[in-house]
Amino acid sequence: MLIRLLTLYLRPYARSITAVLALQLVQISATLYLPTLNADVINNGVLPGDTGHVLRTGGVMLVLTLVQMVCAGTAVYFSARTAMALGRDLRADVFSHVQTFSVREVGRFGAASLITRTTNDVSQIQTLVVMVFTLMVAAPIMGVGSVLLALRQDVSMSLLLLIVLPVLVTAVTLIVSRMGPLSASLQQRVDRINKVMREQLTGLRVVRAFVRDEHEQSRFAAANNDTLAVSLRLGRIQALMMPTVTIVMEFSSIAVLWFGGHRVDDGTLQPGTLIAFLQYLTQILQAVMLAMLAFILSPRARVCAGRIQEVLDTPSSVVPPAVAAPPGPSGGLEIRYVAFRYPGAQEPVLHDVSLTARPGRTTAIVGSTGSGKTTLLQLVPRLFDADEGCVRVAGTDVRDMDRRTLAATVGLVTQRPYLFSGTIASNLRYGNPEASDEELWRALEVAQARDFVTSLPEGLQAPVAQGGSNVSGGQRQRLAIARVLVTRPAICLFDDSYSALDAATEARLRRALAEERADTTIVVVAQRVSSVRDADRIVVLDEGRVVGSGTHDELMDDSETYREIVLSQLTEEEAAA
Ligand SMILES: Nc1ncnc2c1ncn2[C@@H]1O[C@H](COP(=O)(O)OP(=O)(O)OP(=O)(O)O)[C@@H](O)[C@H]1O
Repeated sequence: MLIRLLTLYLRPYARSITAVLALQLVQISATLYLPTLNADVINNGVLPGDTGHVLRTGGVMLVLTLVQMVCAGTAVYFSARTAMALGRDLRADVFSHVQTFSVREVGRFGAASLITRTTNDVSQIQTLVVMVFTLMVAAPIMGVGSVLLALRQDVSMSLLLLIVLPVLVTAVTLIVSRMGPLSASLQQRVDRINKVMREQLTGLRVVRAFVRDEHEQSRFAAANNDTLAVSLRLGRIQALMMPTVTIVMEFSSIAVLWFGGHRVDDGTLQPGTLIAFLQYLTQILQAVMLAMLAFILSPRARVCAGRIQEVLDTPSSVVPPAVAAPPGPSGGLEIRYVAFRYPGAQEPVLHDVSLTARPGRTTAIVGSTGSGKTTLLQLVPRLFDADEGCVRVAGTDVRDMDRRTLAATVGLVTQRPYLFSGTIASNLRYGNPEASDEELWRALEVAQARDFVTSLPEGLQAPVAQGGSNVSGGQRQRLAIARVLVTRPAICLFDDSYSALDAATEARLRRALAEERADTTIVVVAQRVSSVRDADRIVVLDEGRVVGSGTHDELMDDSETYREIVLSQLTEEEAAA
């Protein structure tokens, strides 16, 4: 998974990568050649007392060291740039793919996990990329080169490598193989911390109102400590790496000095050759160590790549049509035999639901809590797709409509409207950036929000905090209604959108809406009977089924469920009035 992701995302940076590889090659060649020159200085300069040879070769060594430094620095610069660019591309792709998700996919991953995957997981891969460029490429070349050059210095002493290398590789493999599962578990713990944090910040007012600060703190501490425990377990295994390599390195050096020392004594090995051999041995073990550093990071990056790829490979359950059909001339809404079940739920929440809402008419949907009203409305702009049956907008199945056309035709004011950080104007123009100030004021007037906005010193430019947290619930609802009206949709869906308005404001709003949007299809979900009794048609939902349909008077006669709802809010006289 990691390789697949890296191959795909590094392709555009082939030039930078080639530069990094070339620079690494020069740097490593210099590193590899230096011990040979060192042996030469000792054997042919220092021992015979040839100062000229020492100065000449020493000069070459100095130049090589400078080249090595410049190349290493430049390679790190290019590696870091490439890794940053890769991170940006990955984040952009994950973000734009998540944008295509329906509520179903977002629910499957969870918002917190999607945020971790777009940020923390991408950073892990970036870090690995820098490591791969600076260490993983250099390490094998340096390792193999050092082995060859060590062999060239002295074959019999090189036999020692036959013992040292297998020991080292086995130890490293054992350690790294235990890190994989722990890394996966660590990323899940990071997800959990984000989830708890997000939930607590969103529900801050509830936490304060119920004085549950301590409970929330302990919930966060549990998630935090859990992450710490996994990090420590991972850290303990990682910590084994360095001592293992150091012990092997020290024992090998002692062995080289022991055997080499005897051979220098015998006169079968020159002191310079022994020092060069020791340097190559150190370089070989350093190469293994460098590769290991990358290995330490790779299990976590592998897990992160898997998590990112999982998001990228998940198709949206709301598929755009191959060829979009144009909306028909009629602006109405038809829902036919629709059934829907939430993912993972045992039972469907909608069964065989049909209704028709005509242009210029108001259709109301009523029903007890949890009867499926919101779910039904969400099928119209395709926040979900129905499992059975179809939803037609202006005569065309919504699944055959282009996303933009559908969005321009259907305006949904959600039950809990969300405002973005910015200004009132930027929020109102969210669906129609071209709208003039005049159009904004008109929409505000219909939504009964004109007075409130006028009273603000900055008017349309008044700031709105994230989520609309600096306006009241009723003001937020009215701004959300105005935002939909600015797009002038043929079908307006109001999901319990009047709940925070007082009865007089609601009546004014409904009147203004009827006048302003005389040819619009209006569908209203409401809990208050007063909000629906004047509707042209009222559809009664009960446990996801249509159990009645008609005007208020017809339903009072025909529908037991409707009568129960009405009489729970009004007296017999009020209901009949
Ligand atoms: N995302 C979801 N995943 C699983 N089940 C859900 C989800 N959203 C809603 N439900 C369930 O579907 C049923 C219908 O919910 P829905 O929100 O459509 O009801 P409603 O009639 O709009 O209720 P209310 O009047 O309280 O807003 C409920 O039983 C609810 O628990």
